[in-house]
Amino acid sequence: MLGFSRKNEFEVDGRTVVITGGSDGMGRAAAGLLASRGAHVVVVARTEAKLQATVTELKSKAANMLKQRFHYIVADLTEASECERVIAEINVWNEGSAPDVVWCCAGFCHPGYFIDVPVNIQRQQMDTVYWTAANMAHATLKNWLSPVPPSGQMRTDRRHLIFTCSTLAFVPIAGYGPYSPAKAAIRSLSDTLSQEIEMYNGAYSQRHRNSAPAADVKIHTVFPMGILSPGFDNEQKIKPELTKTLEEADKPQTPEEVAQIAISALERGEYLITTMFVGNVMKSTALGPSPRNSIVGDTLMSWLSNLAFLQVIPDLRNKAFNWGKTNGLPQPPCAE
Ligand SMILES: NC(=O)C1=CN([C@@H]2O[C@H](COP(=O)(O)OP(=O)(O)OC[C@H]3O[C@@H](n4cnc5c(N)ncnc54)[C@H](OP(=O)(O)O)[C@@H]3O)[C@@H](O)[C@H]2O)C=CC1
Ligand SMILES: CCCCCCCCCCCCCCCC(=O)[C@@H](N)CO
Repeated sequence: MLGFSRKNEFEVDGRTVVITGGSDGMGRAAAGLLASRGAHVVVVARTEAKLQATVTELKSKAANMLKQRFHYIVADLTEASECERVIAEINVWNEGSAPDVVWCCAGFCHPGYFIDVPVNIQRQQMDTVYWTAANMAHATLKNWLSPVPPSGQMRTDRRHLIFTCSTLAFVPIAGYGPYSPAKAAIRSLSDTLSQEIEMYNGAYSQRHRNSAPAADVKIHTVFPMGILSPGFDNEQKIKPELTKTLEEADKPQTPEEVAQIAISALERGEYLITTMFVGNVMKSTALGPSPRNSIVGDTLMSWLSNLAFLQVIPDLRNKAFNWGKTNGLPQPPCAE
């Protein structure tokens, strides 16, 4: 081969990919792109009609219509038992094999000032944002990491568990109190699992001596900025004006753009993935103890971002203060 080519760390041709929240927005776009790269795709969400439409679309995007298979499962992933069922059904559909990639995209945002949003809705945000991802990760990893005796061990390619977060996990914006904490919790889970998984990967490296998992596993988390999705249209209807002002630096991307950029980063083997420059700055100021994609690049970016944020954080707080000074207290929210 001529020229420089780097190994693709995220080969999906002929492999089975599960996408939660795969019937809309970024999840649906990612499903389409992976279908066009030769993956068998299973989409999971609550509304059957949207899933059916998605599977029809996936068939039209397949790289090889005769070889590739597509499937959907209706499930509310806030229930742990539903995630177990989803994984069990996929193992059967996949002729006894576990899926190779699980990408958690389910979730939506209910913005609003903290005291204006009823506590039960805030709990629901934790359920739809954090628990759909954590439940799915639990069911998936239990399936992937169950020990196989040496006699049953064959070479299996690396498996990937991918979370979808938001740059709001890194930087606070007033009006996202019901949502950002759930995304920050996903980031913490991702960092913890990326360390814990090394124990299993170590056992796998010695698989011919001991019982070990059937494959090596890698964790990744994607941190988009705004995505022009059906979910985004809903949140814009109830979002406080101040929040819209504070997030002016965000230029929302299409689901296809976000999915394409995320997949390219997965192919480069990145761990914490952002989709545009401002997102990278937000990540870099909050990088803390997370594993780096590159030592030099991430370290330089974190120094520069920390300098920028000496100004950004006071500026956001001033804008909030001046908003109150000018406009007084917000109107109470409309009845839901
Ligand atoms: N839109 C944005 O601006 C941003 C979004 N994100 C995150 O990116 C991800 C994708 O967002 P977006 O593209 O807007 O997606 P959408 O809001 O357009 O779609 C959400 C998907 O999740 C599914 N879903 C929601 N709740 C559940 C549930 N309890 N169980 C199973 N499936 C569920 C929906 O289907 P159904 O309703 O039928 O179940 C749908 O397929 C989300 O995690 C979101 O938080 C991050 C940054 C910005
Ligand atoms: C030079 C660097 C300056 C940085 C300034 C900070 C600007 C903050 C932008 C906030 C962007 C929020 C995007 C995520 C939105 C999201 O997750 C919801 N829409 C959920 O659906």
